[in-house]
This record gives sequence, C-alpha cells and structure tokens, in this order.
Amino acid sequence: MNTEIMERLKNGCVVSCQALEDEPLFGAHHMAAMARAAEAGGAVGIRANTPVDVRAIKEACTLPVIGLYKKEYPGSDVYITPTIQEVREIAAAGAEIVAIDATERPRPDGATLAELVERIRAELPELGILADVSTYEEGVRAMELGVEFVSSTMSGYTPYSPKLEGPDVELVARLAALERTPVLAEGRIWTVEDCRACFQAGAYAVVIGTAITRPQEITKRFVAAARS
Ligand SMILES: CC(=O)N[C@H](C=O)[C@@H](O)[C@H](O)[C@H](O)COP(=O)(O)O
Repeated sequence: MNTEIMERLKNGCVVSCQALEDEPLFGAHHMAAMARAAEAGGAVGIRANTPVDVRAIKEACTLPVIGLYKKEYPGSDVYITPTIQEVREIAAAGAEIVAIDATERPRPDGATLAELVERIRAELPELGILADVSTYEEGVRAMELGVEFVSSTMSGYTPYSPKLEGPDVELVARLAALERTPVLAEGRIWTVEDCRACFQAGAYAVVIGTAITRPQEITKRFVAAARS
C-alpha cells in the first residue's frame, strides 16, 4: 500500500466512528459528522463500519479510512469483514485500508486467513490490510502473512483471550517488540493514560472508539459515578 498513508498514521490517534442499527447515532450522516469532529481534533485516521458509512466519511473529511464491514453469517463467529465480498465493497467505498478478522476461528466461507489475504493481494493490490487479532499467536501469524498492520481489536472478544477492563497493553507490547509489522492498540481505550500506556508499549498508532463516539456509553459511566 501507499507508504505515505502508513506514515500519516504513525504516532497518531485514529478515531473509530461506528454506530450499529440499534444505536442512537446510527446513520452515515452522523458518522460523517463524527469523522469531521475527529479531524478537527487532530486525529490521523478514521475507522468505520459498512460501505455506506465509509463513503460518507470519505466525502466529509480528508483523513485515511480503515474500513470494515460487520456482517454475521450463520454458523460462524467471525463478523469483521468475514469474506472477500465484504472486502470488495469496503474497497469500492474508498477505504485505503481494510480491517479483517484475523482470529483463528473458522470463516463463514471456509477460506483460511492466508487465502483471504492472498485473494485481496491479487484483486486489490493497492488496499492495505489491518489484521484484527486477539492473541500474540494470531498477531505473529498475521505478520507472517505480510499484512500492513496488526491491531489488538479482538483481545477480550474471543473465548480464549483475556477479559480486561482496559486495553490489552501487554499484547501490544509483545507484538511491537518483534519490530516487524506496525501494531495498533485498540479496544477499551478510555482515558488519556490508557492512550499513553499504549504508545509507551510501542503502539504505532492508537484507535479510540467508544470513549469518543458512543455518547450513550460515555453517559453511562458518568451516571454510574454519580450514583456511587
Ligand atoms: C470487538 C469489536 O467488534 N470491535 C469493533 C471493531 O471495529 C468496534 O465495535 C470497537 O468499537 C472498536 O474496535 C474500538 O474499540 P473501543 O470502542 O473499545 O474503543
């Protein structure tokens, strides 16, 4: 992929602008506004779900977009851009990078991670690949496949990864120590201290979602604090 875009992400904050159908801010218009706010605040990139949101965000701001397409298929637990079909749609919407599930769980179409990566390279050679992993072993495997980025996104969301309150800083540190593929820290980054800890652990960039773009969850935390 374009190395200039990789450089733009370095040492920066990526804001994940996602709202599912059952959330108050669902809709491409809201997500595009969130992306503009993130850009105004100095974010270096946006992470966004669905082709329609990616397209609206590309029109609304100038930042590189890490696109994903959450889709559930019967019989598979993999839901982040599970097959080549979703990858194609995300690329067509204008994302420079696609985030794919890179856990060891079986994909809905039976393809292995290696096969999916190979297919993306053959069909969409300009597209960067970000591997969403939940463990060190999955991160190493993704690095071996030559992806552009590995992210700690899935740590805490597979049955075999640790359930932590904050980000999995240790996973980021172990993968970053390999000095092989840029490692993004993602998942449950709630505070500036979390963010600093991830950079200190060697993160190439940090992805913050809920703490910036899910007001109902932010409200819940304050409400809980008010009652305690
Ligand atoms: C596990 C999973 O499906 N994570 C998703 C990945 O795109 C999103 O729901 C998260 O919001 C995103 O990773 C950012 O994390 P946080 O919102 O915790 O800052």
